[in-house]
Amino acid sequence: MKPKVYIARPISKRVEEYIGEHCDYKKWQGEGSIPLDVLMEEIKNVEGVLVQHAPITNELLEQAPHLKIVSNSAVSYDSFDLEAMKQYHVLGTHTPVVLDETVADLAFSLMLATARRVPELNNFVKQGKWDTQTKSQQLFGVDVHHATMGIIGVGRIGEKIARRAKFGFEMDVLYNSRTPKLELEEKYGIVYSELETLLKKSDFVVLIVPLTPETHHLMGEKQFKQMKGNAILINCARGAVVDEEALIRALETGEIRGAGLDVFEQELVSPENPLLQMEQVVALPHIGSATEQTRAAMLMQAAENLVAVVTGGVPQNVVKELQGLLGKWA
Ligand SMILES: NC(=O)C1=CN([C@@H]2O[C@H](COP(=O)(O)OP(=O)(O)OC[C@H]3O[C@@H](n4cnc5c(N)ncnc54)[C@H](O)[C@@H]3O)[C@@H](O)[C@H]2O)C=CC1
Ligand SMILES: O=C(O)C(=O)CO
Repeated sequence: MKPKVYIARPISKRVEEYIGEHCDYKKWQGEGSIPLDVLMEEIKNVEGVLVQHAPITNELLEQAPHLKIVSNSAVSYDSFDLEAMKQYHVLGTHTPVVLDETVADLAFSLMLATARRVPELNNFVKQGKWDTQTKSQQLFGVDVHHATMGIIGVGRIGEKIARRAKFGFEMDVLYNSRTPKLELEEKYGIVYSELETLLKKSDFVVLIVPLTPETHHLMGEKQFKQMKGNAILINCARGAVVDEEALIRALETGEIRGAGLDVFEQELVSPENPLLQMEQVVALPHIGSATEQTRAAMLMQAAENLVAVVTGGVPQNVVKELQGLLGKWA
């Protein structure tokens, strides 16, 4: 008999066929994200579940006595209650590496769009406002090339951003991380910097850290005051790495020039959020990894992790905090 699994998000035919070869599966067929009560009901009798960002809580795990693996089709896993997963011996896997280049591209899309005011000026032209009265200064942005970038969190994706910044845009790159990364300094000529110095010197501050208790509201009122008045904040990490109230104040008072945001403290972001009313903010609906190629690769990686565990194999991408459980299932 094949092991039972549940697929809690839409998948391609190819991934579905792959899972079907190895597992007896059921899948979420509704629109949008799966409601949590449905997920809870569906995983009561399965050994594995494939999700994207669904919160994996103690309450949910309590209801799923046969569950061995939660395979997240995402690199981050701030949605996992890691302690509960340890307690219930449930492995958690994620999809690192395959999305690095795509997310780095998006960081640059946001930088360029914010610095050169692309969405704002696109609307300007389409709304017929470009006329003989338009003064060229009205359309000015700021340069990205040769500017100083400060990256907070130089991991897998941060490294790709640094490479683009150094070799593509010839920027000076400062970085902050918990420990200096000498190998990357040598490879890319990037320079370690204390957070305060990085904020004081950077024209673009790029956030690409995981959301943890330590990084929650890493950027708050004090940090915005330390940034240059002409600086732009790019957040491709998680909304809650930024204190959004403080960001709104910093933008309203002109403490910083603008922000390019792929993520928000509350997602889906409310249309009432003041950030969405600001011309100097470029806002995206959490699309860091959302290209056809990358999402296909992430889903296949997530499917492989799922199948590996429920068929007694070794999954490639167990999150580091849960690797101690590997002996139990794999
Ligand atoms: N917007 C989007 O769609 C996406 C967002 N992300 C976000 O990007 C994050 C990073 O992804 P990866 O590069 O794959 O992770 P990673 O684990 O390879 O890198 C994270 C880096 O942040 C550093 N870090 C952790 N805490 C820190 C702190 N307090 N101060 C400074 N540095 C700290 C770590 O040492 C590590 O070098 C993910 O956790 C996720 O939240 C990732 C993919 C897509
Ligand atoms: O992988 C992640 O963490 C995302 O945010 C979506 O790709």
